Amino acid sequence: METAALRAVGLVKEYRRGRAVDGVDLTVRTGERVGLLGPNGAGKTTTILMSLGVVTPDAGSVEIFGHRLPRARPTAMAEVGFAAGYLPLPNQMRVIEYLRMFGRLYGLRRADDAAQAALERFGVGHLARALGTELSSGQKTLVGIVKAVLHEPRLLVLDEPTASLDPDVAQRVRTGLGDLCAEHATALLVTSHNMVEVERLCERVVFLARGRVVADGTPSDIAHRFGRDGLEGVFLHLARDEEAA
Ligand SMILES: Nc1ncnc2c1ncn2[C@@H]1O[C@H](COP(=O)(O)OP(=O)(O)OP(=O)(O)O)[C@@H](O)[C@H]1O
Repeated sequence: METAALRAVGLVKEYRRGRAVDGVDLTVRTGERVGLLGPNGAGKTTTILMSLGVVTPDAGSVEIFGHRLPRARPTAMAEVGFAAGYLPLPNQMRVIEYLRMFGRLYGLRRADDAAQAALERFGVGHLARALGTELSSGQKTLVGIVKAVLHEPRLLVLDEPTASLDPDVAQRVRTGLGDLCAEHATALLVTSHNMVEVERLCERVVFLARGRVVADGTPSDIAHRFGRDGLEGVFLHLARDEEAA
């Protein structure tokens, strides 16, 4: 079997108030760009956090480039970049210091150069000397994305990367991500509530609803299967199904 960037099989997570994830299989092939979609509370973040070994699954298995979690997590994570709006940045560090710290953790010899290049790629080179306290929420999001791509990971996992960004910046981030993935054949797993974004960035989408995979395919195949014009229509259909359940 081909070694996938991510292969999660039969993931289950039970919380006090119910089953957040209920037997999810999720594969991202090397160099493939996959969108993970679904209504609020569908289990996307929990699936991502289990895939990264941050949350321990009650059942199921995860491999990243063939490295099985949790045992091989340190080796696996060297290949992964992760960013999410909910990850905090230190207030009292300058952006360049923060990125340098991660660059060194990743063993980059020219951490500052890599950090500056990644900041420029996402249009925020001017923020290098800013303190965490001096950043807007959108700027913090951008620095988080820069941190995630610094070491040119082979798998990039982004949980709602453009949620706090204005439409112009969000578009630049999409372009930056698309270019980066194309240049380095980076695999991408991204959650978003922006269907246009997912249609532009992803070759394949996986829809979750109530902790289960309810559709998996190319955006156009899925739209066709549900008899809709695009992913937005599929999303609304699934979300309303959810409300009725
Ligand atoms: N740490 C936790 N403890 C208890 N319940 C949790 C925890 N994390 C998530 N849940 C519950 O698990 C379910 C799935 O949550 P999750 O955050 O994975 O959904 P999501 O699809 O990412 O939603 P959103 O689009 O709103 O971010 C929700 O019902 C949520 O209340």
